[in-house]
Amino acid sequence: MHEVTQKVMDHVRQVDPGQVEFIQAVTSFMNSIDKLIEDIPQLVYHKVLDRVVEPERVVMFRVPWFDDDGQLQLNRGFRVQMNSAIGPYKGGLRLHPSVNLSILKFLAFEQTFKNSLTGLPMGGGKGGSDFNPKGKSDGEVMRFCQSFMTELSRHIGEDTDVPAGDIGVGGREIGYMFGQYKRMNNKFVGILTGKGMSYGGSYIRPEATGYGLVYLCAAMLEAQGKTYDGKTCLVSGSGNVAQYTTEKLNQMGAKVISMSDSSGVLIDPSGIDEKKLAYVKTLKNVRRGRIAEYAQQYKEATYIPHNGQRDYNPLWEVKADYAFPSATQNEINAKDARNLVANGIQLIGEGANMPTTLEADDIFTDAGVLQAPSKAANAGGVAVSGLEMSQNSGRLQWSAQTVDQQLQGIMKNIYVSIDAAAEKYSTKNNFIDGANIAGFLKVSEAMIAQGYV
Ligand SMILES: NC(=O)C1=CN([C@@H]2O[C@H](COP(=O)(O)OP(=O)(O)OC[C@H]3O[C@@H](n4cnc5c(N)ncnc54)[C@H](OP(=O)(O)O)[C@@H]3O)[C@@H](O)[C@H]2O)C=CC1
Ligand SMILES: O=C(O)CCC(=O)C(=O)O
Repeated sequence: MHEVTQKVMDHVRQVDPGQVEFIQAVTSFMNSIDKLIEDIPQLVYHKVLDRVVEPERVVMFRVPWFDDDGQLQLNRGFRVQMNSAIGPYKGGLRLHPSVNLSILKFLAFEQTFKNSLTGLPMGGGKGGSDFNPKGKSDGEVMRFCQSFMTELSRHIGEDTDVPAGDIGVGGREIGYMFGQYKRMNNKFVGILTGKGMSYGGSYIRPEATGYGLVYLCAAMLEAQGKTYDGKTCLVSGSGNVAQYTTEKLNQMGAKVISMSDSSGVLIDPSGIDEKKLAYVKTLKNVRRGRIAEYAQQYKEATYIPHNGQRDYNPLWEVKADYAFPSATQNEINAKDARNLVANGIQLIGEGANMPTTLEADDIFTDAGVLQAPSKAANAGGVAVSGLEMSQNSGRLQWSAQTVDQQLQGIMKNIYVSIDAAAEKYSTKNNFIDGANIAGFLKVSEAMIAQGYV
């Protein structure tokens, strides 16, 4: 590592030694940015790297709410406003018991460069709470969301910070939060994206992350003379990203043979077709059930519960052509990566944020597996959020076809820019370097132009 990046890494490790996910994200980023240091001396002179790893602002707050038994419950809320060099902070809200500052800082850091890659004027942010929506009634979720927004509303705004969904935050939660903001401020403005179509949402936002992932990887495969046609794919997760990744893969002629949730893994060798996917959408989005139920409904499928004993995920042991991890961070470790490589995997398309460990990345790189890193591959969601902001500002609603066409154009452009940056500064097809460098160049230029803020 270059001494400049090493020094920044040492500092990050020293000031926040327990923030393992944040340190992991910064390590991966610095490994790429290393290749720029000699070419762009202003980065050192203006201490851009020292500044870019420090959030502009972190808000942490108490979230009191009443459960259905009338008992007072307390959670911790956060918003990490990482970087506003190229636009208002933008990034999702995560509701999951694992949420902490390390996870949100890693997500906000990644978001900064992802948003830059979209070509739209959006800075990076992320927030959420350790609230667990699983098993809660609609009333409990509403009371939590109202209390969360009561504090968050002081820190956001249509030109300041525009949150959206992430794990545990879908249409229901966005609706409750939007309603509370409107009631408190007496303003109907685009302070959240991922809104319902009846109150300022954008067509294709629910589909955008999954569809965008499939579009980006299509461009990557095309450059290798490959397509999706007849290919077998692994998808993990069964939430928003997994569902629409599966939908688009089916439409493009691939066969998806897996999904999962936090309780276990589902393998359906006959393929999760349109009808079975409709079942999954109802199961997960309406009934809020477990993926295990799929194997009771469709006998050709096998369900493998997570038992807490294994140091690998059985999903990644299944032979397939392409894999789309779409559940959560670090869901592919070194052992999983070796299993995938041994079975001849050709492409890893990252729907989830940072789904691979640093060791897994090295294994894929050494094996010559195409890896579409999350900050490029899953940028379709935030890209359409950016389009939702534009529609809100203009008091417009574009057709689904118009938004989908724009999404396709944005994902194609992202591929072109990460491919060019990889070739110019690193190695052909090293898209991790390509995405880090292409995303960072615009942010660093804006940071330098705006002085020391
Ligand atoms: N929604 C979006 O637009 C975007 C999302 N992403 C990323 O995509 C990933 C999935 O998000 P999204 O689909 O929106 O979230 P959802 O809440 O809709 O779905 C998450 C899925 O992942 C599973 N999951 C969550 N945590 C774990 C865990 N610790 N171990 C195993 N499985 C887990 C969930 O299982 P269960 O049902 O049991 O909870 C569920 O199936 C995340 O990494 C998110 O940051 C990235 C860009 C945009
Ligand atoms: O749509 C958005 O603003 C955020 C999406 C998101 O959280 C992400 O890209 O990880």
